[in-house]
Amino acid sequence: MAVSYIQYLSERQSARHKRDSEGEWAYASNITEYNLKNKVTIGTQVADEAKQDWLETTKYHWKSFRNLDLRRQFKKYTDLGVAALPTKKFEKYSKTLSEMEKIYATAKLCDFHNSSKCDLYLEPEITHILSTSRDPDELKNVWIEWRKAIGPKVKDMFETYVNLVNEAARLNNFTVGPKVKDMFETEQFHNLWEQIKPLYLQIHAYVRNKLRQKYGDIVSEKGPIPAHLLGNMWAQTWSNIADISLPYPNITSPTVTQEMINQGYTPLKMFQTANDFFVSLNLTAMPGSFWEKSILEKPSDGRELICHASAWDFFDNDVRIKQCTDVTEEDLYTAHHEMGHIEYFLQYASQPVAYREGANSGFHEAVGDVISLSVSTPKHLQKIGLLNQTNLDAAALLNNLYKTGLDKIVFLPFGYLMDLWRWDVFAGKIPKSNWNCKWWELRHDYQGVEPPVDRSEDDFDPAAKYHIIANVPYIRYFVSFVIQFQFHRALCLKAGDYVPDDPNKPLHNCDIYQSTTAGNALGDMLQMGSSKPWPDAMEVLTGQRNMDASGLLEYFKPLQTWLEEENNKNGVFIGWEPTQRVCS
Ligand SMILES: C=C(C[SeH])C(=O)N1CCC[C@H]1C(=O)O
Ligand SMILES: [Zn+2]
Repeated sequence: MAVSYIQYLSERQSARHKRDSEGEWAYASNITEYNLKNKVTIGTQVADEAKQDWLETTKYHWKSFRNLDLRRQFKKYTDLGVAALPTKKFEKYSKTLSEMEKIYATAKLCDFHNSSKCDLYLEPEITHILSTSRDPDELKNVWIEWRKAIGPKVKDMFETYVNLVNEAARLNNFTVGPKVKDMFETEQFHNLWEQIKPLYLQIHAYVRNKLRQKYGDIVSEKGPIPAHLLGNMWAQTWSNIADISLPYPNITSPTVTQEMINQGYTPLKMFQTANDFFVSLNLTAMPGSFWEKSILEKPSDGRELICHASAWDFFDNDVRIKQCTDVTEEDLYTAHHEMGHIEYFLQYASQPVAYREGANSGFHEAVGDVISLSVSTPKHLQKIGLLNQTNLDAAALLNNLYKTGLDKIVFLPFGYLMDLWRWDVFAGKIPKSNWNCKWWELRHDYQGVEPPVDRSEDDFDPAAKYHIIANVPYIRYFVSFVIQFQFHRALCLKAGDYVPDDPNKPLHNCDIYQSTTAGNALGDMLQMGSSKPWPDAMEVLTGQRNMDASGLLEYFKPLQTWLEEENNKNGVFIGWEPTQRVCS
């Protein structure tokens, strides 16, 4: 009875998921009024059908089932999420979210050097300016104008969205909106951050000193770093300013981006390169549908679309990526990141529908990044012809490790504070009247960055980040940036390209390319989907049952030693004093 019911439910859920995904895809890949209405109509119908099924599902006393697997599947279906909202309120939720995404996706800025040219989108134009401009006035202008174009317009909509998400949470018997339902205890995050913070303080101090040398007094000696100078719209990763801060600046070789351009790389070739890596591990190649239906570069037909990179599982072996890919090293790693999602979809495709998801959401974000940890090594880049540097000596390796640290170490406080802010907003601990200044308090306390100009509650700077206006949880990335090093270490041991305490086989120079031993071990974990609690999945690959920072700290140990010596030698102030900026 219950077994046949869950089979029936899985089939209905699978058909609903496919219909809903098609509606979402049509809107995300072409923002028109018709596609918006179509998306909301389908989404509301799907939510109503899910509510109907939920009423039937909750009639089963699944909590008393002896069959643990059956109990686990039933449990997955008892949380309706926002579909728990009454039809009209769900419709309001869907429209509000779609409208915020449209404002974000269609925002355009005027060129700092040509005020009549006002067709600069976030991707690729504004992103390119943030990563390549070294003009602090231009960077400040773009930073301010982007926030002006989004925040004030969506602030009230965001309030509507928060209230509806909280109402849905109560209907699902949660106290407030999206709590992390991935079996994490939030104090785990605090403990992980405390372990990593000393390393972050070192790289933060080093970078501030380098920026001060380049830009002078607009970068204070002991204060937070102005956020517009860090190579990224949200200051979440700083590898775009590696060139002005490398430990050994005299080791010059064309950047990977320049090599890609010189060699005529296209977005398609970038994804073929990623596909080749997965296939080399004996994992599954992208199916025909992927190459037919994905959107791998920004369409040139004038349509407006949501450019933020995403991976989609329509079931029935129909998997797609939508990415407005730029020919850059950063986007090459994003291509691997997104293909990691697709590979996970393919690996757990034979699981029951309830288990066709990551062991936890951090796992899903980690797969592609684990591959990028191999791809980004100098020896791999040389192997695929994107680094023609002959000497891969210790200095070159340290430069590369530093650049990786500007992404991975730097990201962690941002990856943590995003949901610290959001969870407190949902819990009502941060009232709307304090949304923006609390955001900057967290940005100061965790990241040691500050805005380039004073801010106020007339601004709404969190909305400058896609995930806030698109209801995408973020702690998943913090988890991913920790566990990907545990996965990488386990895979490198299996591949034999890392030997603990062997200076010739350090973890940060490991490349698992073509290791079917490593690939099979990774596949074994991915095939589990969420059929077991995530510690079981982690144990299958790493032998560990907990998230811990030991992999990350071991990977960056040579960099931490160098930074401590360098900062000490230069008498650099570690940490940051209170900001002089005002938020009122
Ligand atoms: C690439 C994606 C799509 Se899942 C993404 O949103 N990421 C990847 C790293 C962190 C986060 C971001 O861009 O903020
Ligand atoms: Zn992702």
